[in-house]
Amino acid sequence: MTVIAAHAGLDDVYATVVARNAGDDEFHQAVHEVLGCLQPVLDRHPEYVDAKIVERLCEPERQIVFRVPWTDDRGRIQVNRGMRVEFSSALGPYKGGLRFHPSVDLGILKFLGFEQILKNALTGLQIGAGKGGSDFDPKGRSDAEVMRFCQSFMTELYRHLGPNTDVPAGDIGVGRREIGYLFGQYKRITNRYEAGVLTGKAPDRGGSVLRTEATGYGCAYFVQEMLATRGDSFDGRTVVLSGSGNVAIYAIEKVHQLGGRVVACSDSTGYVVHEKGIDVDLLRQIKEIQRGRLLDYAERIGADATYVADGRVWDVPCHIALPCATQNELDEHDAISLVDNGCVAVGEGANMPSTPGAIGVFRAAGVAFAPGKAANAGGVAVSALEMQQNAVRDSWSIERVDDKLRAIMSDIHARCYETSEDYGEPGNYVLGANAAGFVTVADAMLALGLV
Ligand SMILES: NC(=O)c1ccc[n+]([C@@H]2O[C@H](COP(=O)([O-])OP(=O)(O)OC[C@H]3O[C@@H](n4cnc5c(N)ncnc54)[C@H](O)[C@@H]3O)[C@@H](O)[C@H]2O)c1
Repeated sequence: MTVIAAHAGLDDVYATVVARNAGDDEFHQAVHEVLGCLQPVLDRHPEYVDAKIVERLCEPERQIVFRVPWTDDRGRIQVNRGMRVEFSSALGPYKGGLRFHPSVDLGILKFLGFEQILKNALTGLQIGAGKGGSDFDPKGRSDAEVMRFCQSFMTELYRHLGPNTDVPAGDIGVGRREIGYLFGQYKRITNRYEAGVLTGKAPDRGGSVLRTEATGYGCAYFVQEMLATRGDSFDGRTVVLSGSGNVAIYAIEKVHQLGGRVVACSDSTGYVVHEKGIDVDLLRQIKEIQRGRLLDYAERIGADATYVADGRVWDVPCHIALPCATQNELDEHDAISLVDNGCVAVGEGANMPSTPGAIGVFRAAGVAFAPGKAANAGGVAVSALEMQQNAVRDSWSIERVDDKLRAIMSDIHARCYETSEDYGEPGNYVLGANAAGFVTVADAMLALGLV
């Protein structure tokens, strides 16, 4: 049987993705990276080629686009666009966050949903993949406006959700407050208290302890494992990270617990350097409670902290870098600056924060590099643990969830490392994560037949 010849070839699959999704640059980038790792996997598994697994994986199962009308505090009508890309349900209900940010469009959500397929597969838990959100900008909006927006958003989206169908969580611009409003409206419309329909809820209202911390903590755990393969650790090391949101704050907290010192972090307006180590309690208060800026942090610290407007946080010398803000925020130039300043390890807390050029620089310089789909999987993993707790109406202790999170991150690290070895490139975590995640989903798709 001429299985390989019958296959269009990965280049042709990629060309189809580009043609079908014109202008969706981030989606093209994410697909390109994954397909770039798959040839040796397909060589070993001609059955995947025959079943057109790659072609099927690159096309979302369903895409939902809807109007979100709402009224602002001055009584004016506003109209946003809501979206949900239900990418793959081969391993379980669609699972992935909601992002509220002006840059959100279908292309961004396809990239995030596609990454989510392999990430969720790596956790070893029964979760499919999706991603959603809106071009709504929560910045500067009152609580009441955010609530009205969330209620209108859910009034349309609820019909596509369910604890066994599609279970969103938070992402940029969507935290516990938004999840609370979204869940309240779902409950009201459906007349069902289905806690498992959303994750990231407050622990006293059906949420899991440590869900808020999970992505940042998990990223630090993964990097700790990666450093250990090189006889290194966080202990006494200088760390620089980007962002100062959910992922960044808890990555800082865990790095400090593991003996490292985070000396700089950023937001969309600039970065702050605090050589004694970022004061995570103050940062949390400014960002989570006051919803303020990093400039406020620098002003509160005084002479020990320096605020740099519009600069590149990657110019600050460090041993370990953790990009935790957004996609393509660390480019080739930044990577060169990091390497020149002695950086030896990079762990992606955000999704696809490093450009392909930057990853090339890291690989050439022998920097240990942990891609986001492996290093930031702790968030979705604890979301799946939240679903488990909701299913049996139970709440686990911090110790129990933390033990499970550590074990999951350690397993993901081991799977990525062993897979990279298996394919002859030990320590290439990009290859390891893509190949290991892909095989898990591909086997499930084969077992389920052509659906
Ligand atoms: N929240 C989760 O559980 C989770 C899980 C996995 C991955 N992620 C990814 O982590 C990243 C951050 O998500 P989050 O939940 O922390 O969001 P968040 O909204 O809490 O924080 C985002 C942070 O990034 C900063 N930022 C945005 N654009 C920036 C830019 N261009 N330069 C510098 N800083 C910038 C913002 O000021 C903010 O501090 C995203 O890529 C997200 O997809 C989040």
